[in-house]
Amino acid sequence: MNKTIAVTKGDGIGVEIVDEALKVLDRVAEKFGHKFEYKYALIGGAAYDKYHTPLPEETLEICKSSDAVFLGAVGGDKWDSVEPDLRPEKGLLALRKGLGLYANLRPATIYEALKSASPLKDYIVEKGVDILVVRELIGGIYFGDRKTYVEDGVRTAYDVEKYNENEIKRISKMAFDSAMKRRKKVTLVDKANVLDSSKLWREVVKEMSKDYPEVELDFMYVDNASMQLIKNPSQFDVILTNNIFGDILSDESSQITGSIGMLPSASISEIGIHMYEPIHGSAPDIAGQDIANPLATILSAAMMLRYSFDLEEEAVAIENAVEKVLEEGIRTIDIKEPKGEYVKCSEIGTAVAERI
Ligand SMILES: NC(=O)C1=CN([C@@H]2O[C@H](COP(=O)(O)OP(=O)(O)OC[C@H]3O[C@@H](n4cnc5c(N)ncnc54)[C@H](O)[C@@H]3O)[C@@H](O)[C@H]2O)C=CC1
Ligand SMILES: CC(C)CC(=O)C(=O)O
Ligand SMILES: [Mg+2]
Repeated sequence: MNKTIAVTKGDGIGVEIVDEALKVLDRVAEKFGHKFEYKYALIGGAAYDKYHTPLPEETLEICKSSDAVFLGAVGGDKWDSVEPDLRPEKGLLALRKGLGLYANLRPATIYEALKSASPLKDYIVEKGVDILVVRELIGGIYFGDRKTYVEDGVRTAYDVEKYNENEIKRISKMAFDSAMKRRKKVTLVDKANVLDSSKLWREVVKEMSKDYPEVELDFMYVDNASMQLIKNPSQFDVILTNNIFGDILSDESSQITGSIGMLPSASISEIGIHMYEPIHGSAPDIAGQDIANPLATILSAAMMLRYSFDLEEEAVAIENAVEKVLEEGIRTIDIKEPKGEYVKCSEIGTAVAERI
């Protein structure tokens, strides 16, 4: 199979972790007889430094003319004082919008070999953690009207959370369809005791649930959900939620599994060009040291093979190789035993590639 992949490494550890995922993809191509052509494009701070914009037109074009997009992460302290609309993160938001990436699927599963890396007590972890966060990605407060201004001599700012029923239906369908292939439970996480937008989510999701009689639907306020995730994570199957709550709760879920460096994601596009990226950011605090955990990014490559190219056997080969590496006790610093050894980002990437 011949496929073109737009590769946007971004900033910070983005560069290091994407290189490891490409190493693994190259091995898959060699072993299974595929050809993956990488088209590199700048995004985020790296693009701002060169073109004074975090999403150059050329990058969007390269992404739109590829079969899938593979992204590292954007951002960093270096660009903190850049004007708001040119910040690296705006490049990522614009790319998500530009590709119509409405659904961000963030699976959080705990590996047997990593149970001791979870900060939760053994009796909680023993019950298992297998959650799919289905996060709406191109609406809500990250894209709503916003303004910073002076009102009556007082500095003031607002950001608007706005959704229409079609946006809610589209992401809910993804959640229900996903649940049908899993344990058939959807938990809508919202703040319907306060927000009108959440009330609309509840109404629309309830209506949608009539088409899925086999799926159990329940509702949880986001403050409670953030507590329940720690207290009893095994109660969750699919968490359906808006852009901002999904962003926050998926970082929280990642920690249950041992590290944010373990969680991949797929962003599903309305125009068919899906994007894959780890759920974490550019980690400026550890960038350039070859110590980041590339497994979330490598697992995102597996999601790309599954969702974009329908290469199930190849996706499983990557997932099995990651599991094998963990079972053999090969660890990056974020998931190592307290007094255990650890390897570099590039070493664990090679170890995964060698086990395919
Ligand atoms: N998708 C994206 O491109 C995202 C970008 N960001 C941006 O990244 C920058 C840093 O943001 P933070 O809030 O610090 O979040 P972050 O996710 O980059 O880092 C949070 C903490 O997790 C650690 N960490 C993250 N990924 C890791 C990995 N693969 N291996 C080991 N440790 C890892 C970091 O060292 C840090 O201590 C900001 O500019 C932010 O806007 C944040 C989240 C997502
Ligand atoms: C950097 C933001 C644009 C989003 C974010 O934190 C995320 O998608 O995880
Ligand atoms: Mg985030």
